[in-house]
Amino acid sequence: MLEKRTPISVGEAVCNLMKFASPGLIEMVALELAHGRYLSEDLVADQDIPSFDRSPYDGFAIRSEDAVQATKDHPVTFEVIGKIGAGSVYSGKVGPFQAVRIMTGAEIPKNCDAVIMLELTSQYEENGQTYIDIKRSLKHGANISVQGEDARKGMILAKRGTYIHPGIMALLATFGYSQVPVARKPVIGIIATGSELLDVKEPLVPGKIRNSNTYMILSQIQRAGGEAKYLGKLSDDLETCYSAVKASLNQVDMLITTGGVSVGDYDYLPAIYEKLGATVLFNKVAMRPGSVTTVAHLDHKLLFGLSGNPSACYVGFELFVRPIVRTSLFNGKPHLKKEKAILGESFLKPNPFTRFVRAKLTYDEGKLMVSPSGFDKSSAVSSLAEANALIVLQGGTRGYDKGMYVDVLLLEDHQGSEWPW
Ligand SMILES: Nc1nc2c(c(=O)[nH]1)N[C@H]1C(S)=C(S)[C@@H](COP(=O)(O)OP(=O)(O)OC[C@H]3O[C@@H](n4cnc5c(N)ncnc54)[C@H](O)[C@@H]3O)O[C@H]1N2
Ligand code: MOO
Repeated sequence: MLEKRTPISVGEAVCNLMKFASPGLIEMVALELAHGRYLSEDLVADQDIPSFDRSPYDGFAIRSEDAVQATKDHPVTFEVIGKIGAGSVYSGKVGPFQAVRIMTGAEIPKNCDAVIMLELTSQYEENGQTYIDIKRSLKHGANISVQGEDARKGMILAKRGTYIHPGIMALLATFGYSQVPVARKPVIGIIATGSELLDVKEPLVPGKIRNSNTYMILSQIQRAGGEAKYLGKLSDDLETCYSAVKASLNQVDMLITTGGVSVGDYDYLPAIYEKLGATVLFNKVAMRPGSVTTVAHLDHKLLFGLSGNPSACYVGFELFVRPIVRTSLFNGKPHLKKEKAILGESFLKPNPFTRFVRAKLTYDEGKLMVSPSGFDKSSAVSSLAEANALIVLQGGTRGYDKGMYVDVLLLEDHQGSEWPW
């Protein structure tokens, strides 16, 4: 007699699973290779930015008190006593009615407290000496980028777990991180099961299909921030699959298999878990696609049994594998980010289980719009091409009309969300 599986809610499944989520290890990477990684420490300013008062303009540094009387009709004349470019420091003393030619980014000379832009002065030479006329008064501090105006020493500029994007790269470089402390990528093995599977380069023959899940998951792992390890594809044979799964566990932090988790005669994953002595956390979730998603653990290593059906496999990864990966990358918001969007077309199918519709999210005149991205079946691959979101339709509902607000989960967002959504 076949074992009857009892579906649990997505929320319950996530909660059971997240008990096994833990932060991972740390490593150092060269700054040039840090893009796309996750910070393993808070990024704290160890100095003020800028670290000295500097000029935001090409012009002349002066003492503002000398220009108090300057007007269009009564310009005040300054003697130009020197010149400084960015990177240089003016070491001389600037006296009354003296000015120093200064370039953008150069440090303000000690006695000066204002800068006048080059184009607001008139310059002339007399007996080999350069003079400028200033026709307006300047306030103390005028046109000076003051030390610490951008960031103050001690400020936290990015939290541990932050995704390293170009802006973070700029800050890391600013604070001198030639080596960056990042979360080590968890190594995730992928095994595809199914006697019908061909390698990508093989020609199609009757009854066979190409193994697309492996490459889809590989890319999902990379998008989540992990390191994918391709462990091949296997025919539906219990002993072969058991040996491969067992052997792979020494090489990876977690393992994903696809296919073989349902109730078919060749669905061997449940038997493999039993033979390994793994504890099954759940093997039926009240969701569609991906109801057969199974998760087990063995010695605190997670084994994800994702569906063979591509869309079901895709959704299973995003809901269950992603938060585990992101937690290991120190991300405090490891789940897909949730938003509300307006449904661009009606979706009238009944939803006995919570449905995650692969969807395309767009902005239309400032409004967030969402529509299914194509054929909605768990076996579909075509709808994945344009999917950048999942529409969430709660179980026990039906009939979502165009124009209604629906929940959407963002697939390409680096920030993520806390649980519960
Ligand atoms: N009697 C029942 N049959 C099925 C049930 C059920 O409850 N009772 N559940 C159905 C649901 S829902 C799903 S989803 C699938 C899940 O099946 P498996 O996860 O065990 O996957 P397979 O049977 O191995 O394959 C399903 C489908 O996917 C194709 N496939 C498999 N691997 C790949 C791959 N690497 N790349 C691309 N496509 C792949 C495979 O050829 C099948 O067409 O079970 C239902 N059946
Ligand atoms: O797991 Mo299936 O995808 O519910 O159709």
